[in-house]
Amino acid sequence: MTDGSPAGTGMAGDAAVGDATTISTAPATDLAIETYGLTKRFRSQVAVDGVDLAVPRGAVFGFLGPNGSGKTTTIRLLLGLVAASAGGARVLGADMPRHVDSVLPRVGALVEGPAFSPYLSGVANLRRFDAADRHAPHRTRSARVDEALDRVGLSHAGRKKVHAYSLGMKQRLGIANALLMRRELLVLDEPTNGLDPQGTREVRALIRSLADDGTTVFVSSHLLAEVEQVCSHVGVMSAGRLVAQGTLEEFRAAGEARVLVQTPDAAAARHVLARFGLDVDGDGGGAVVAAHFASTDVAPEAIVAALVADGVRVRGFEVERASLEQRFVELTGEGFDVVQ
Ligand SMILES: Nc1ncnc2c1ncn2[C@@H]1O[C@H](COP(=O)(O)OP(=O)(O)OP(=O)(O)O)[C@@H](O)[C@H]1O
Repeated sequence: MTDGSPAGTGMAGDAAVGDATTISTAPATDLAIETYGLTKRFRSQVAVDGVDLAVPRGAVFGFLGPNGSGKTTTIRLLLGLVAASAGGARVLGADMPRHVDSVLPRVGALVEGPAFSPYLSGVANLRRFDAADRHAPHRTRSARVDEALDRVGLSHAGRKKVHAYSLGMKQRLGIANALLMRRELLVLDEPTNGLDPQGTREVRALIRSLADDGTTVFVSSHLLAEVEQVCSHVGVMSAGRLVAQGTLEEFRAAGEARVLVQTPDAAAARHVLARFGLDVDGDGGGAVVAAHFASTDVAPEAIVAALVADGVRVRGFEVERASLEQRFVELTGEGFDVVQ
């Protein structure tokens, strides 16, 4: 349960709307991104509302939320592209935007796609971006550009003009641009938006390989499958608020669940389940007793042990968890695109 501290410990089982849970058991310095009460208002509209993010170093953090929930604005705040109305952010251990000059060279970002010149080749575009980076030595430019193209699997198309690139290739070129210099953190805003399934797969694979190299990746998405397939951690935004965050596993486990016990000793089983604070269905004498988890702190194995200890003959035992999609709907009140 949230302890009010952005670097707080423990994932809550009962992650509730408006009460974001925190994940990391690590000290604050092991967080790649940390925000506290981060808020952005545009006139009367609150786009980001008191967000406390905790992104551990090395994580692939899926920043999930329906359209308009405040993901892009949060990313812009993290990168110092807009100023916060209240609260603050630390990126790679330094306050933003105060330390923007020393932090940004360590961060690769893909936000709203870089403006590539369509009539220049991929290589020429990357050289131009690299030349604009005063931290990038001229001497090693060619090698850097070649390596970044290789990294995203575009070496073969480096000499092609960008207008001839597919959307997926453009997106990968954008990521190559973010990778020109060695980065500790990559921030990608909807990197698979508008891509066909093949382009989506390519970008996902790239994210995975970057993560394997130890780069922290913060990736926003409104696609559930995307997050499920590449992310180690999840944060869910809804109407400007961070309504939950945790590891993917914790996130799954925090959803609604129920146990089904198959037994000829229904009354005794009901009694044991009630002792665990579970909400037991009905009071009939059926062979299957169903009970809802009131708290995720209850371990299924402890229930089985207690049933057996009380002499209940357990013929079947099952824990049914809500799907990730149900969990998101629970949290945001909205459905998600589940395609791809
Ligand atoms: N510059 C701005 N001026 C006024 N309102 C803005 C501005 N930028 C964002 N907003 C509003 O803030 C809210 C959050 O927008 P944001 O783009 O951060 O959401 P998002 O989750 O990234 O959505 P999407 O997935 O559609 O990009 C929206 O209602 C949006 O209209």
